[in-house]
Amino acid sequence: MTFTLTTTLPRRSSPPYLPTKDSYSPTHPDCFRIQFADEGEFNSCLKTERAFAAGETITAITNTLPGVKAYSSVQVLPDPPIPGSSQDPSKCRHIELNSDLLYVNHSCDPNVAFDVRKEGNWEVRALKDLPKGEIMTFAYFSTEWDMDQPFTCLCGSSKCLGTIRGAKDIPAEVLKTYFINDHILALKSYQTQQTSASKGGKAVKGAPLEQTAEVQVGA
Ligand SMILES: C[S@@+](CC[C@H](N)C(=O)[O-])C[C@H]1O[C@@H](n2cnc3c(N)ncnc32)[C@H](O)[C@@H]1O
Repeated sequence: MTFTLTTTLPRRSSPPYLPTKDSYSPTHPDCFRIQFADEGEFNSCLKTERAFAAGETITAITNTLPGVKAYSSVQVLPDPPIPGSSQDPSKCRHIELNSDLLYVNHSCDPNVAFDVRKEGNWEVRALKDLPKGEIMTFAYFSTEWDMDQPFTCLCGSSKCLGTIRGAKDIPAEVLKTYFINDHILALKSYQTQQTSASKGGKAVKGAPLEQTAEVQVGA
């Protein structure tokens, strides 16, 4: 699949890894490389350097850095924390990829998964057979609950969800059709519980997450 991004949103802060075309040395030369856009911020992408079979691990996600929520970060734990959960509140909830993986764009019909379910075992996996030279995409809402920088999706897929703000705005039935990480499933389940409790007039222990907004599916 190919598509051209024409977004011109301002970068709010620079991630720790931000190569330029002139000073580029691929971080995973046998697996993928950045295709720098000739013009326009955010128009670059990551392309496979060889074929991968569906289900194959493309790379382990290593060498990451602790981060804060940003256009460049990947969420690895619930944020906000789920009230009453036993998770260590001091743990980092967002990471910086600190590699060429930063350039994997979003698609509503993704061909790779960012699997961050098991700390120490994070990986990028092919969801489809990928030929050499394919643009890699993942569903940003598979890791992000409430994105720092929402954008109008230009993936061009018939499944396109329009503006991507994070999983908080996407109905559970839609999320079910994707690979979604456990921290997002946990947040969605908590949100659903809160929403149905408030509709039924029952008080539920814990601070409410934001309400589910409707999205137009297949628009
Ligand atoms: C981590 S960057 C990905 C690399 C980015 N394309 C670049 O050139 O720096 C994430 C940003 O890329 C853009 N982006 C990624 N996927 C997109 C899509 N499907 N439609 C529109 N913009 C997208 C958005 O601006 C998003 O905030």
